[in-house]
Amino acid sequence: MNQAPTKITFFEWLTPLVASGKKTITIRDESESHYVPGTRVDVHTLEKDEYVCQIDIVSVEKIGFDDINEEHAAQEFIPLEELKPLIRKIYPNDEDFYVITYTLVA
Ligand SMILES: CC(=O)Nc1cc[nH]c(=O)n1
Repeated sequence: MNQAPTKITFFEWLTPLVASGKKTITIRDESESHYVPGTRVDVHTLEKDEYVCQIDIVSVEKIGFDDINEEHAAQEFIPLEELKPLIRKIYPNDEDFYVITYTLVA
């Protein structure tokens, strides 16, 4: 049986939003859809693998690119007009995504 992931990486520029609790979701592709609700994961920077904080996974929900909306933008703490181009830049060939909702571990 597969073990639940225990680590997730974010671009370094996003980590202050994660560590402050302002950003409460992350939108990932299928390769990162296997996080398990109810588990705790360590947050590291993608660039240098530096530890940032811990988050508790709340839910993982499939979504289409066209369904990304203002509510997601608010949860990302990123304006929608910046969020959708960012997702498209990271994942130029994907239409299906996974909204990973989490809470910051105090
Ligand atoms: C490495 C990284 O930060 N990846 C992503 C991709 C989408 N959203 C996000 O918050 N972080």
